[in-house]
Amino acid sequence: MTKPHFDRIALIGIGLIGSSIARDVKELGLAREVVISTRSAETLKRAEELALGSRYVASAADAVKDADLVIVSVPVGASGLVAEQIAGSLKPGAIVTDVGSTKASVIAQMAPHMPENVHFIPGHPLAGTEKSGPDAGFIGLFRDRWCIFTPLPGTDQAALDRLKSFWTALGSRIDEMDPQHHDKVLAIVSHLPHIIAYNIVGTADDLETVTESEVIKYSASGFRDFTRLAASDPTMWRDVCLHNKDAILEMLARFSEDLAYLQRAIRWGEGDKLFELFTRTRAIRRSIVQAGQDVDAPDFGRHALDQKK
Ligand SMILES: NC(=O)C1=CN([C@@H]2O[C@H](COP(=O)(O)OP(=O)(O)OC[C@H]3O[C@@H](n4cnc5c(N)ncnc54)[C@H](O)[C@@H]3O)[C@@H](O)[C@H]2O)C=CC1
Ligand SMILES: O=C(O)C(=O)Cc1ccc(O)cc1
Repeated sequence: MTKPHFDRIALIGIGLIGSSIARDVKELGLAREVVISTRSAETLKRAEELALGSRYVASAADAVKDADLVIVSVPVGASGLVAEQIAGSLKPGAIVTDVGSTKASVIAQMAPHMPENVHFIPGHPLAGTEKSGPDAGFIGLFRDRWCIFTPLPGTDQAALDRLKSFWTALGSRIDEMDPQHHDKVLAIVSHLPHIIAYNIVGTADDLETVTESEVIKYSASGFRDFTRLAASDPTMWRDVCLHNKDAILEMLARFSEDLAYLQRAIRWGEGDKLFELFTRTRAIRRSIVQAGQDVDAPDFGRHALDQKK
């Protein structure tokens, strides 16, 4: 596939995801110019110190002027505000996309502001870490990870193909689904695990007052894995919870039922039930590892693009 090239890319939001995109774009030479804008002056200054782009501007509206590709990488709760800010300055024919972890809410917030003559194509790279901010990004974050698009009906195929070729150049595997389906799937595979982690670490923190420092002192690897997820950005995860409320509550209800089943089995000494469940879940882990989707390491051990595409 030929390498996609954009004359000007505007990145709105330059945290873990925005700065990882910026690093890949620079490394791979995917744009003549990268214009960066973000909410705080301090973060913008840091992006400049890290030389993540070619120009740094305070106003999102100014940043998107004449951009062929606009990538919004802000917490999902801020997408509507950004859409409103940039709407009047978008170049006719521009592709506007996002990276938000929830899709139905982002579409509801952004689509009403998008002019008819731009291509708004929502997206979500399934790649990240518990870290945030412009220093947290790295080259190759998206390599061998899925990027899911949830295009609106009537989306221009050429624009969608161009955006897909951009993410393919970053090394992603591409998929498409409708936003409601995306939100249900992500609720179980990503949002619930984070909520469970926040909860278990919170419970342990409450117990800490009883056990003093034992939680930290004896934290075994199982608990440590949860602390990594529970260290994820509070603003981002507050927004995910508020903006995928229905799907998360549905999955939490299922989860609570299944937990009650486990609780009963333990109470009544039903070892066969415990054994059957633990055997089934072990097989799932094995199939994930076999499919090459093992993402144990916090940063997946991939700090550099060892193969430029
Ligand atoms: N962290 C992760 O592992 C992943 C995050 N995402 C999604 O990517 C998006 C960005 O997440 P991160 O880069 O991790 O967050 P981050 O906290 O590292 O960066 C967020 C950036 O957005 C900026 N920002 C916040 N409000 C803004 C506003 N109103 N206008 C302009 N800029 C604003 C911040 O200054 C910062 O530069 C979120 O929607 C998140 O759901 C998607 C995949 C993985
Ligand atoms: O750090 C982790 O384990 C993650 O799961 C990263 C992540 C967080 C949010 C997303 O929407 C996608 C990926």
